[in-house]
Amino acid sequence: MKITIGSDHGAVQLKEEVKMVLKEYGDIEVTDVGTFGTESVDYPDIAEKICADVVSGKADRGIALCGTGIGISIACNKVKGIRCALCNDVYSAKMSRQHNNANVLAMGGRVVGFGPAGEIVRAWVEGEFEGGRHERRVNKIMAIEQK
Ligand SMILES: O=C[C@H](O)[C@H](O)[C@H](O)COP(=O)(O)O
Repeated sequence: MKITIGSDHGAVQLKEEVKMVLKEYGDIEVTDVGTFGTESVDYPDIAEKICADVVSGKADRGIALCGTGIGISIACNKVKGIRCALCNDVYSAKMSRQHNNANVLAMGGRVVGFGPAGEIVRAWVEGEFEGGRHERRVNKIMAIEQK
């Protein structure tokens, strides 16, 4: 699996923790689109880079981080083809894959601790879309983009 990850200055440390968790799998190719320091940056710019990789197929999925996860998830969900789920708990992360086929995971570096974040990432990486009635609903979500 290929995952593009990015954060604003509010989640740079969390980004490094998440990358370590992804590395444990051994077969996940990670692209980090920044930011790489503590200097203030604007999360919509990071969201665009992550989502460009996902919609182009360069990445299978994306992980988007900011201080709360809220701003970057809002920005990601403006991009056609993106279903970004803000998950600061394991259950939501699991459901975002099983029911919503979320292709981008968002978390907040000022909200979630490193330990729980690792569990959230594992649940999301390993979660599989169930299809069935959920496919019908996801298709309806995507149809909204065409209106
Ligand atoms: O939803 C937005 C994110 O939480 C940002 O990380 C946050 O707004 C950045 O705030 P500041 O510029 O005060 O660090």
